[in-house]
Amino acid sequence: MVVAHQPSNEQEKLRDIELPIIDLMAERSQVSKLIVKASENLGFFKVINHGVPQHVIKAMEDESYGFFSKPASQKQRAGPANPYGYGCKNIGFNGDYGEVEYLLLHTNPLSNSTISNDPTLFRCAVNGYVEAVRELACEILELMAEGLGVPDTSVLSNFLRDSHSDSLLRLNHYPPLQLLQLVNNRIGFGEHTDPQILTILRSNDVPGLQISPQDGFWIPVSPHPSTAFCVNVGDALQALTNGRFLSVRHRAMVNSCRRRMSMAYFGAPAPNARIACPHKLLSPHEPNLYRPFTWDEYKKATYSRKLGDTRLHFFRVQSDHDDLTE
Ligand SMILES: C=C1C[C@]23C[C@@]1(O)CC[C@H]2[C@@]12CC[C@H](O)[C@@](C)(C(=O)O1)[C@H]2[C@@H]3C(=O)O
Ligand SMILES: O=C(O)CCC(=O)C(=O)O
Ligand SMILES: [Fe+2]
Repeated sequence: MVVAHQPSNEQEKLRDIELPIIDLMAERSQVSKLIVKASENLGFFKVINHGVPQHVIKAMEDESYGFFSKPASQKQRAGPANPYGYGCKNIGFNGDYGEVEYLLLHTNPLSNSTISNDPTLFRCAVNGYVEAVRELACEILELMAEGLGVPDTSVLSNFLRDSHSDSLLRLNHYPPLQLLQLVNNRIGFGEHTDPQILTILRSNDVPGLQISPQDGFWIPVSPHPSTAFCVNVGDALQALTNGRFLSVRHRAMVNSCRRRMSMAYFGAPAPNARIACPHKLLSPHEPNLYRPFTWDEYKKATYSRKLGDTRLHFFRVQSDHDDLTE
């Protein structure tokens, strides 16, 4: 007799969740509804038929593999990551540590702390990739604004199109670990939320990304379909939507004998940009949850804290309810 599997507890139910896969070539109003729903529910979704040419992705992946395959001494010449450049195991400035090496690049202008046998080729690959994923991020932000019914549908994408936008590109490499090391430390990139507006992530076919929509529960995100990009809402977008969209905690595990490589574009505002929810999304019943702040202010608050700290919390408008519960 075949018995249908009934999740026995909340954790099992969560484990079964798959991220929505949204086809960007489908009918526009349907796409925008699906994107809004996913951003409200999990803060994470995947997109296919996204318009980023395969050769542009491949060129960036080749350069990334090429960089991480170099001897440590050569990679270190592109470091330390303060804040841009090559970093190994140390993340940020506040004692965070993970089984990862990475290259963090500012996209505007492209930071030049890179090493490559052919710097021009490297720069071309990064510029081509960043341009294409920025366009994708802007398209998604416009679909979000449409779905939310905001009158100016470029109000979100304009942050990324600003010539002073503080967007970043991060290349992460999680080398394979020995079995014994895996038992002790499987964390590649510890739990955190992304501080920016929108993250466009792509990885090779090695799993590792997990998301935590509820404290204590972790859902693995499969790296398939291989043509997809994984998209997630950042803290700034949670504030811009007055908490309607969720910036969800995630982490990357080292869980395989194979190396994992991921490439994350973090779409961010310009330092002096003001992050405030559009009036259309506020009402007497849904007053502002966050006080307006500049991206510079938020970034400083973020970078002075540990990876796993909750930062948005400090920008909340104090309510009578908070006074009673905190
Ligand atoms: C410990 C830290 C590393 C980080 C800056 C921070 O102080 C807290 C946020 C971290 C994070 C997470 C998402 C991105 O990977 C990142 C580049 C970002 O903007 O915020 C990193 C920062 C970093 O690695 O420098
Ligand atoms: O490598 C991954 O899949 C996630 C990396 C990540 O969350 C980040 O770089 O902020
Ligand atoms: Fe992240």
